[in-house]
Amino acid sequence: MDVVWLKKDVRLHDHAPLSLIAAGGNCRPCLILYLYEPDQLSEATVHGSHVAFVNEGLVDLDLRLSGRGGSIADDDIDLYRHHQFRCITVCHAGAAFTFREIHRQRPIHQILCHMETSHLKSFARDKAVRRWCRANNVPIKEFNQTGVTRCLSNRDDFSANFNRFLDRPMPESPSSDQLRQMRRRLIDVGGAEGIQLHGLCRSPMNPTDMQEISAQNRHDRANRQRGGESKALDMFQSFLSHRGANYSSGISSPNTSWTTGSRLSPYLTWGHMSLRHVIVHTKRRQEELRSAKKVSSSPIPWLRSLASFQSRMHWRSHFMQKLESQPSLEKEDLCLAFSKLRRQPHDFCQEHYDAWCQGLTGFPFVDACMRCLIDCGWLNFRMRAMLVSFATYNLWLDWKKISCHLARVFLDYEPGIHYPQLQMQAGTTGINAMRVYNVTKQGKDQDPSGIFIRRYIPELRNVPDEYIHEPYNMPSSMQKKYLVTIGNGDDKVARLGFSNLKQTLSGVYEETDGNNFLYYPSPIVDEKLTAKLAKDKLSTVRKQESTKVEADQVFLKHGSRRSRGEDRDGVKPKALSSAIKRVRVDRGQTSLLSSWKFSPHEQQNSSERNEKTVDNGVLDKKPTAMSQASFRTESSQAAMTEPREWSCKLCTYLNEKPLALVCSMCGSVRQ
Ligand SMILES: Cc1cc2nc3c(=O)[nH]c(=O)nc-3n(C[C@H](O)[C@H](O)[C@H](O)COP(=O)(O)OP(=O)(O)OC[C@H]3O[C@@H](n4cnc5c(N)ncnc54)[C@H](O)[C@@H]3O)c2cc1C
Repeated sequence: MDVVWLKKDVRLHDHAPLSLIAAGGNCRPCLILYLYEPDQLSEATVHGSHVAFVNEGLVDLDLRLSGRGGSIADDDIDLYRHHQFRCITVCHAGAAFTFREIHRQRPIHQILCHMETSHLKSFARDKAVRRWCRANNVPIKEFNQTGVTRCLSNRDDFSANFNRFLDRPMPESPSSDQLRQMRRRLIDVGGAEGIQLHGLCRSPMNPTDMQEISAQNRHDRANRQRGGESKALDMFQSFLSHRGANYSSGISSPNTSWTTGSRLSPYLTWGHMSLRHVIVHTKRRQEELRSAKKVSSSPIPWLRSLASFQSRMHWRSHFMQKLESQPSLEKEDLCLAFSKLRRQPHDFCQEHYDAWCQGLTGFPFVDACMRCLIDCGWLNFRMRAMLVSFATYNLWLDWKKISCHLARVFLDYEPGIHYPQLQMQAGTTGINAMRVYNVTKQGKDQDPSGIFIRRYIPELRNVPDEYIHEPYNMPSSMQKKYLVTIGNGDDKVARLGFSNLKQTLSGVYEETDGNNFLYYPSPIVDEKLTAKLAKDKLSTVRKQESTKVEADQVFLKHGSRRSRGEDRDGVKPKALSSAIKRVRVDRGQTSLLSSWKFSPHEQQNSSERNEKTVDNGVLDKKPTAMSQASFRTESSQAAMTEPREWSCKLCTYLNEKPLALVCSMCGSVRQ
């Protein structure tokens, strides 16, 4: 029997494992398996909204596989809840455990799935499954769906590998005839004659029944996007046909980005849509517009917008590659020189953290952004960056302390983007410019008349425009007139106690005498002062020689190799100038040399070559050809002595036979 193991790839299009099974030349029985894995669900980053979104994807795919596909109405909650799975076998059980159970009852011929770049627990789970497969002689074939390269030894190769991934034809979606044939080969699970599996779910499991998720995180978000491949395709279609025209000009403001942004992120995260599908179809649309441009000049904003959108799609894999190459960055600073910052005994303030998490900091724009996330699970890039900047600079909170809360409120939580972005915004990568947002100015720029603020902070609804960004400046006579109380140092809220704040997100408070009043807190910190203090602390570390040495190594391992235009790390190259200048003046390049492990003779030669490179004014800290060759020889020697898996350069399949000379997936010669 063949098993297709669905993970973050619940869709029919661009799905190599499903296409292979449906094409089914071998006519073996098959099983399409999805698991609610207790060990993965117990991660502190999991939220009920994630599970509910995945469930919608499962229902949609099951309907498609059973030939009854089509868009489901958003409010058809009953269908999502009570759908009976026909084609997908869903179990609430661990992965290795379930494969063992299946194999015991009916031998597995092969497992087909997609590669995953995710948090450390999923990495551990994948290793356990691979170990089980090896021990039981069950081949597991992992297909690439993100363009990320496993075991990438040199960051310079990332782009070429990624382009090769994009150039490969997408697998054909199964035809209705193939699906019909496949349905006949699906094995019976749970029936009198079929195999019996622990934790079998006939219908989607309600997140509120998942004991692994902590009780306060099991609920759903009322206004989140609906999941499923059909919804994803509709969303993408509306972006390419009309919403995307003003993408470039509209994505910075939270008022416009909801419409002009693609809002594909949750679909890409949970695999209801593939990255390659988006890139390929956007390219087609760009070609169409370019042809139209020959007859009229109108498509210019469209072309600019789609070029910018395409580059973000590439950033996605660029960032995910960082986590793939260094899984520890989920837990550790990318540049270890920053590891003592924000981790001194009195750095963490619980009250600040609680106020930030609940949108009660007294900074209206910050609070509106957080409450928007709590309400619908989505926010545009700039506002996410601003929330992190406020937490890590103004409130001096450690990025590790805020990461789980953000992961839970992001419906599109993708570890490969999340951790590198968090660290970049918190200033702990060593290779990115320090970015401290002035949150009041951001509010005035992006939401001048306070539309977004009023939407999410009902207590400020009546406040006039001139005070909407700084309500604490309102004289008390005006507060009375507009029926709102703005906190002062002696806060009523403080008297009510922080636990009460949780129940008062609507802004309505009840006093002991029974009177209701609208209340909004005063700012919990002095914005300018805290920003200055934070910048000073960070600059001190940045200026140290040892930090520069470490930062060089981070750049070599993870930095974008782009030299023109906007950098993929989200900053203009100018912002990287300190790192680049450093490369120019660091004539000895001792830091780099140590990482390339030269012999003394090579070291001397290479220093000479590097000096020449500096004189030639080459910007990037690229290792010389010889150093690379030396490094490669060393790594391949290491690979020979220490058996390990290797990734095919052509198809990216992860080969398990360490000494194999050809790829067992595509048959190409190992490079
Ligand atoms: C602190 C922080 C954490 C973030 N965490 C996540 C996360 O967990 N998951 C996530 O998908 N995005 C994350 N982002 C990136 C970005 O904010 C979202 O991808 C974007 O807001 C999603 O909206 P969209 O689909 O309309 O994006 P669009 O602007 O339409 O972009 C299209 C796609 O490109 C990718 N993309 C866009 N911007 C970036 C970026 N800066 N880096 C990498 N990929 C990008 C996303 O897959 C996105 O769906 C984070 C940003 C920050 C600052």
